[in-house]
Amino acid sequence: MTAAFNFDVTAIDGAARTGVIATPRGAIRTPAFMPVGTAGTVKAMLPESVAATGADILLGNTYHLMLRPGAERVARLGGLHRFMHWERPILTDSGGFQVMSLAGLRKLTEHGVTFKSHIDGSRHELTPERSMEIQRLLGSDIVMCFDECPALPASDDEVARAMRLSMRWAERSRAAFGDRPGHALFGIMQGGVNRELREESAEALKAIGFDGYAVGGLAVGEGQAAMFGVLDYAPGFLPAEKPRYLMGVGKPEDIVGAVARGIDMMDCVLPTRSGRTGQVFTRRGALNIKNARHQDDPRPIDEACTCPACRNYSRAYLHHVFRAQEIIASMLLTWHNLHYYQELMAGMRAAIAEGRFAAWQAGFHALREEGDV
Ligand SMILES: CNc1nc2c(CC[C@H]3O[C@@H](OC)[C@H](OC)[C@@H]3O)c3nc(N)[nH]c(=O)c3cc2[nH]1
Ligand SMILES: [Zn+2]
Repeated sequence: MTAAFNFDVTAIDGAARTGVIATPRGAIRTPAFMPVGTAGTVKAMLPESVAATGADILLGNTYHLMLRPGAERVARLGGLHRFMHWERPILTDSGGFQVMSLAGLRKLTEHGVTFKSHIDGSRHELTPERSMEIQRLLGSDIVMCFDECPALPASDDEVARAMRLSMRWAERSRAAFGDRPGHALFGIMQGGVNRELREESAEALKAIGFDGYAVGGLAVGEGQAAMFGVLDYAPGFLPAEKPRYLMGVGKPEDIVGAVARGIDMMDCVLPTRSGRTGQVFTRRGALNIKNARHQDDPRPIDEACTCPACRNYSRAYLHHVFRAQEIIASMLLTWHNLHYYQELMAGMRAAIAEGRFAAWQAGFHALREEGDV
């Protein structure tokens, strides 16, 4: 395995950039959308199908995998890539976010977090050191620092407390990660919607030094305007030559706005989760296939889409199998949504490379304003 892990920005258009992250398990074309495979599977998709949509990297989760099947068990079985049959890059989140949103009976101290599993009530502890150990056992290529993402609404004092704790945990994450050629450790910027706290967090992370930098603490209910307000300045606080990863985003229009503000990587459960609820994304906006208006519609979801759902099935059929709660509905709608998200990223990468991102962005919004989904 080569020791390479580097980011090459190949073109810049305004604040938007396009490039390639080289890793021993393959290249990641940026701006990149990363499908979420929380428990070792991108729900309703075979790994080969995820690759066919154009995804270069997917996400796993420390919190879920430590609880079930257990990080040591995955390591004994050859690591997460082998376990889930995905040989391309994997990024794993560090668990902090899920503990605060999923686990019961949590106790947070300077040392870390103890909690009860939401699956079987067993007691667990996560610290920066244990999170690094779990992500090493899983074998992920990009490891996230253990952080605390405060729930909103939160006072500036609460946001400052959580950010400063997270910066001390970033230091401990860096120390525990050690020197692992071919593997990357990303720091996570916190600070809510407070510019001074965001700058303090960025300075702290840069002083420690990471292979990439995430903008955390967003997409937690602040709304798009507030998120874009932070993204108008926060990416600029981070090193321009390293990847910038916006966690948990988002709707197509959020993704376009984030790329326009200098973000290189994103992840979100929306395309997979909403596919299972019947919501599908098209160039003209979203529609829900369970709506009766689709019952007799012989057209595909999107005439311009080349995914298996759009090539071979009508809206009427997808409406039928969704209403009948057939498993194929989740498969086809998820595949379409992931394909649409990857087409969106490919369109932006090409537009940035050719210096026409502003025109591409205007076209993206114009089609959605026309509507007629
Ligand atoms: C949705 N909005 C949002 N997600 C966020 C996540 C990932 C959630 C993680 O949960 C799983 O999705 C359910 C994904 O895990 C594969 C994702 O990485 C975050 N993770 C960390 N460590 N720090 C943050 O500040 C943070 C902020 C978020 N905002
Ligand atoms: Zn399609």
